[in-house]
Amino acid sequence: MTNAHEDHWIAPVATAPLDAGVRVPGSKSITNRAYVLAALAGAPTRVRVPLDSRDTRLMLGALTTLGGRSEATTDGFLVHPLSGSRAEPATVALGNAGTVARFTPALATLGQAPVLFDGDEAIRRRPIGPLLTALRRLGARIDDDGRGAPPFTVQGDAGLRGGKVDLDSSASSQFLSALLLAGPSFDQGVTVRLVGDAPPSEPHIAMTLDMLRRFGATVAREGMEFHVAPTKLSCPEYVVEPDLSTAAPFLAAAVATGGTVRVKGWPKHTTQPGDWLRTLLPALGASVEPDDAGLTVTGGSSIPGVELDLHEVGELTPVVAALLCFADGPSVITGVAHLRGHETDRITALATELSALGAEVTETDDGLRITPATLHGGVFHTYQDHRLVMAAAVLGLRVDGVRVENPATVGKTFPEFVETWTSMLG
Ligand SMILES: O=C(O)C1=C[C@@H](OP(=O)(O)O)[C@@H](O)[C@H](O)C1
Ligand SMILES: C=C(OP(=O)(O)O)C(=O)O
Repeated sequence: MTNAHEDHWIAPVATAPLDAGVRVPGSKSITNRAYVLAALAGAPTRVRVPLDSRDTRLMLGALTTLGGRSEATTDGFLVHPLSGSRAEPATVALGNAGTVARFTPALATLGQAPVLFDGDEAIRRRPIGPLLTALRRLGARIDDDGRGAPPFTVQGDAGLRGGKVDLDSSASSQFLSALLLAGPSFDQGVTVRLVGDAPPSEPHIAMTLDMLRRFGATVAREGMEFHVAPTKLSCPEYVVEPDLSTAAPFLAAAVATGGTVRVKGWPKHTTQPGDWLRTLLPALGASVEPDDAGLTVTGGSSIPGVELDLHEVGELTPVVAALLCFADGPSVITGVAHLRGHETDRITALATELSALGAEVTETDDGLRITPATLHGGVFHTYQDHRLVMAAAVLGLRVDGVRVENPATVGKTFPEFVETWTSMLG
């Protein structure tokens, strides 16, 4: 195991219906928003039980590069505000983290020197053009090669004037979230009018607005227009919820095996897209019971084929697609064309890998058609995509010999995934 890319993990088969409780780590989306908002606040924020993974380390690293500072505490980090006096040219490492690539460029305008943004080969294919255009209209000076993807350089200007801007956020909701999260630090705040097709991932937009409010910002939404007033943010303590999208493969395991899985600490109220599993899983024959301890899912005797528009919850697609390979009949997933610009082109990757193991899966422009068939073992390529490791694990529950390539790539959001999965299976 000297080279993680040559490494394979044989996903374990469930020999009986599961009966397990699991705890998943903190939400990536909440953790990285909390860090950004803390960096823009007027006083330090104690971020409690955050996710500790590649993407969140990249975010803390980016904020340090941009003039911030964080100290480990017993259960997280104390995140200090950015100092506006950063004067040396610097490079922000993006890895393949969409949240770091989209949320931090606006913060680079607060310093006095240029910042280069670059990362993995994969992030150089992920869209960011409409966000860079909007930031330029709000006063930023940004140099790029015109491809609308990293690398690019933001010139330090000691802040942005802000104001009104049109934005096409149809390729990623993160463009809109980026402008709203940074909005309180702009001289005039920001008013964003969405143009073009509706953005995906509506729950992540709601998460952005909710967290801005918790940090004391004044935000308003009227249809497709959003306003954030200039404010000095403040939130002495922020407790991060468990990641409900990371919980998805564990709940899918209950459904796939006709067993029971309890996810501890499921929040009663949340903006996370993973909460939609409480609606989806009953449609797949499962029973879902929330209680004070969390959420319990028990799979039914069979899984019906379904038609699903996953536009609002696109990041759940890999795990849901894997689960639907065990359905009684064909399924169709629509509304997720934007997944072609995720960690990898997830539509093509899922069609290729699920088909390679025997399912009949075809791509459409904006989704997948899945016709279940008898599956067999083989290599499941993961394209440096954490959620493909999770999808492969779900398949492996009922298929002998699923060899998951590069399982360590799951460390983007859950470094202990393989251990937690294995112990769930007893
Ligand atoms: O804002 C966020 O934290 C996220 C928004 C979504 O991005 P897209 O809107 O690009 O799908 C989601 O898929 C991603 O995992 C996290
Ligand atoms: C799309 C995802 O990640 P990112 O934050 O890199 O966009 C994801 O986690 O499914």
